[in-house]
Amino acid sequence: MTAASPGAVEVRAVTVRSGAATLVDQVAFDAPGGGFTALVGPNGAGKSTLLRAIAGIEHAASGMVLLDGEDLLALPRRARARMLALVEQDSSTELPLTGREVARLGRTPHESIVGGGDPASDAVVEEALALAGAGDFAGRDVTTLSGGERQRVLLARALAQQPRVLLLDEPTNHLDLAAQLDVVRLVGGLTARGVTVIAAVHDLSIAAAHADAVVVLAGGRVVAAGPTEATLTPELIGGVFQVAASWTRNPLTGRPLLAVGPL
Ligand SMILES: Nc1ncnc2c1ncn2[C@@H]1O[C@H](COP(=O)(O)OP(=O)(O)OP(=O)(O)O)[C@@H](O)[C@H]1O
Repeated sequence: MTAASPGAVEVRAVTVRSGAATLVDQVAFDAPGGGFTALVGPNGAGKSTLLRAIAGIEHAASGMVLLDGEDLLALPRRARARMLALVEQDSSTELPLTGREVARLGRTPHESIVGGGDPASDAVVEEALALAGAGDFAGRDVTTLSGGERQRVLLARALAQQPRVLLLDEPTNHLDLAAQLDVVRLVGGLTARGVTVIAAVHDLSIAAAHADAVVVLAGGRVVAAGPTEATLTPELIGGVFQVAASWTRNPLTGRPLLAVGPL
């Protein structure tokens, strides 16, 4: 799995401005195709803004996002939505739609504008709801769902898009412990099927245990990027997050676990 593997995403010098402020500054990194790249950094580092820029929702003042060499930012929205999906943090859904109807919106980029629904899409939607763990409340009005339940419906909508690249902004936010493990397992299943996942992650233990690569952002800039273990050193974490950090092992899984304390 290299940056040049199928599905690799090359982010090239992406800059996002708001008025006089530069929120994302010349950000560049490679996300391996069929891999999980974790975007980490302190609050306000620019993770959400960068994900929105990669998705083409936030206007990038400059830069490119190449998927197999094609610039996604230069594509029409519908064509881009056939390749890439974003699950935002705390997206509010005020429309009185059922979970299933929201998930079905993920099929829109694939369906003919005049032809109406595609029956094959129904199976895709049901599979997406099941994969996201949203099957139990698919019939409920989404405005009545809890934060975690709504998060799963939005994940189902993104899966129904059948994207080659899935962007997740804090996918374990709102989720209870078992549901967090479900999401991690789901990401593993998606990458095994060749989907390239780029996710903003606050839990560095999750990043260390599961991500193939990490990109560390601070102040809108990349301060480190590369293979997870070599990049997420205690020294780097200490400097970026202003904590004392030490890697240990999760006694239950044997995977890396971050211990933190005050400096
Ligand atoms: N529309 C905007 N106008 C001005 N500043 C903004 C705008 N949107 C975001 N910002 C600022 O840009 C910076 C980056 O915000 P962003 O939400 O991308 O950070 P983040 O790394 O995702 O943070 P968190 O971990 O808290 O979710 C923050 O300082 C934020 O206040």
